[in-house]
Amino acid sequence: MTANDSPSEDGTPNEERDQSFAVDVEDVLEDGMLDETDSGSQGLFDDLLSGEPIFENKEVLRPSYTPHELPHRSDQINKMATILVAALRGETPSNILIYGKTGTGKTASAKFVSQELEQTSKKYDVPCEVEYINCEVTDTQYRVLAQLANKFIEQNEAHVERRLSDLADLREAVEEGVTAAEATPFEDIGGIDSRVDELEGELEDMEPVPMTGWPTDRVYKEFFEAVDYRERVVVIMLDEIDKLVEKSGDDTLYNLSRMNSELDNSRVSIMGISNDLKFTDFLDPRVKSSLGEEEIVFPPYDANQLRDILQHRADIAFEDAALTDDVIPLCAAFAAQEHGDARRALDLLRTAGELAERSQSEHVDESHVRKAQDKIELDRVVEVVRTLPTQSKLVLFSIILLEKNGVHNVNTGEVFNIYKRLCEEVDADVLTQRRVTDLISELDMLGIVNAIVVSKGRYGRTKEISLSVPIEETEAVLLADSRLSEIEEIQPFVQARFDN
Ligand SMILES: Nc1ncnc2c1ncn2[C@@H]1O[C@H](COP(=O)(O)OP(=O)(O)OP(=O)(O)O)[C@@H](O)[C@H]1O
Repeated sequence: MTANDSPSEDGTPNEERDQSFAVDVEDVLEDGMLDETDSGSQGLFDDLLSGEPIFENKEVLRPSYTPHELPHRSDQINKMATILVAALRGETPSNILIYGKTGTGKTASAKFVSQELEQTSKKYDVPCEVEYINCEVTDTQYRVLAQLANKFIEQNEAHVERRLSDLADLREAVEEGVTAAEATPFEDIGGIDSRVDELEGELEDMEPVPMTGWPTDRVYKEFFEAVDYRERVVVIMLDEIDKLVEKSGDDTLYNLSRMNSELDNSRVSIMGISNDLKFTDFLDPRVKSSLGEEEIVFPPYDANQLRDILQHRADIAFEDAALTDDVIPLCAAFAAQEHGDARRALDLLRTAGELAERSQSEHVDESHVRKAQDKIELDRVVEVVRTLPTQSKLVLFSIILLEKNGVHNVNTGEVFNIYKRLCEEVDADVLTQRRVTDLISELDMLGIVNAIVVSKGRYGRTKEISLSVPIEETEAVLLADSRLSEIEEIQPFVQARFDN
């Protein structure tokens, strides 16, 4: 018997009981109807619901939300619009490269401009489309071309289906004598029928490209034909374009940037977005000059600008008076210290709100923001440590063991000795001391340890290594790795070395 089948305690038929859940929860709470005896619940959620709500609409603080207003980005947005307006005149817009550090609003601004462009093109009935590709996810030439080909094939199919339905209407009108054949582009009904046959044949040929398996040339050909199927201007937005170049070189960009000379009906323009200012150094000079016809830079936000951005969102996201006055300035100040990242600022504000909600506080205050800052930092560390390769985890664990045993500012030799022992215990290959030194430098770059080179006079130079992350949490993350979990049992042996 499932929970749904079971009879209710007060004998109410299940259907009626289900409907009682459809009642607005707040009304129910106010009327005191949902007490323990009525509902049979033990009040697990009642306490949580009874406090004043903090959020009115939390979704607007999530990264997936596209804001309608983007304060402090009007210069960049206007510049993009000035370039892309060519598409609405049926001309080819210059290619655009957008640069800026993470969280500076590049994607949000580009998406905003694309939406406006597509809407205006519909309004004036000018064929213009924007296709967005995130190259962090779609990172090979094959996948980029296949994804684009399939989008255009889908659009072409929809276009042909609309045409077929129009032709069916026209045929009917001519047949019934409502419209004279001379008033149509066709001589007679036979002309309409042969056009229908032609279009149906084309529709049949429109097959999606598989996501693997074809030679790249064939995928390119399908993509090319799908774009050129009808007259239009296409803007291809390649977000995180540097990831594509890093992973699979500049062939895709080379092919896309030379397409226009071969297209008959359509025109293609590329909009590349990158966090990495230097990625064009790796491009073929022809691709570099074609892609960077126009460049737009998104500078980091300062604390005042972040404050405005947060205020705009907070007005929609939070209940009135849920935030104390210092919350937004503090979130803005923390995020400004971290290279002016709006995503970080919004994360902080949302997390602070969630912490306040969890502690059933009526307001979000400064203490919640500080706790949120610690939590986000810890989450980052946990994620970085969790995804380290096993060898780096072993090196890090060695440093933790040394610190836990009161050995601070350890040197590479000490780390290496413990590391060797751990490798034996977990049956891992032992790397050379030189490789271990490299792994320590990587951990330093990730901000997990701090390694400074100190001179020991005539004994040469060595590294003094200390942990930059909280020891307990980091250890717990390492031990959660199944390969390292055995280490827990051997800790006493390692400890014994220090006790002697
Ligand atoms: N001027 C702004 N006004 C309102 N929200 C903004 C503004 N700039 C950025 N944001 C918000 O900050 C977050 C990050 O922005 P976005 O994704 O556009 O950054 P990005 O520069 O593309 O970063 P990345 O390079 O990491 O992808 C998004 O939630 C976005 O809505």
